[in-house]
Amino acid sequence: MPDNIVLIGFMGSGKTTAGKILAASLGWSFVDTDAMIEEDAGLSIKEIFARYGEQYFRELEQAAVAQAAASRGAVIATGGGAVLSGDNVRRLREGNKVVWLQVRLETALQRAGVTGDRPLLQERRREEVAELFKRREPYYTFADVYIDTDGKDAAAVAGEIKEALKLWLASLK
Ligand SMILES: Nc1ncnc2c1ncn2[C@@H]1O[C@H](COP(=O)(O)OP(=O)(O)OP(=O)(O)O)[C@@H](O)[C@H]1O
Ligand SMILES: O=C(O)C1=C[C@@H](O)[C@@H](O)[C@H](O)C1
Ligand SMILES: [Mg+2]
Repeated sequence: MPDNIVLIGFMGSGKTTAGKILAASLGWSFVDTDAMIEEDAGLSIKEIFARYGEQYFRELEQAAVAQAAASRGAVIATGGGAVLSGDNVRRLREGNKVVWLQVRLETALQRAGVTGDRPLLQERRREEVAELFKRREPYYTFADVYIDTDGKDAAAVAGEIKEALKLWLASLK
């Protein structure tokens, strides 16, 4: 059994930030599919989208998810769109606990919109981003646990995840 904690959710929901804190507090390793892709390609996500397009990025993401899902006892932060692929969802669910970090669109944009390193949020009208946010929502609902992150800092979110998975974590020992 892989026994990983997999974090899913929209850009800016805090998967990377809360995931690192959670992994440190459990003494587990931390894996981030976006970081794996950047490392393997030697390019930033922004550069991959600009040079090769989203479809190529999704292929790299599929390989990164397969590699991450082969971990054991890790916290896995996924990219916001990793759940669009049925193959990815199957791999991420298998033997793991999946946690959806929920966020309101306004909060997500405040957190993630300004840095310029998320191509799907850049040079897009507000209505288009709102449409993407709405379109994405159903893809996250397969999670085992839902955590609302609005108004909570990343450490509080990590604490809530641990609390929600308390019995499952105890069963691993
Ligand atoms: N709970 C939180 N409260 C306030 N700010 C947060 C919180 N979680 C993350 N942030 C901040 O929001 C920004 C985006 O967070 P993060 O990169 O963790 O999101 P993500 O879900 O991993 O996004 P992506 O899907 O693009 O990888 C960062 O600057 C981070 O410091
Ligand atoms: O939601 C998305 O489709 C994305 C989220 C980010 O984590 C990156 O994986 C990339 O910017 C695409
Ligand atoms: Mg991230």
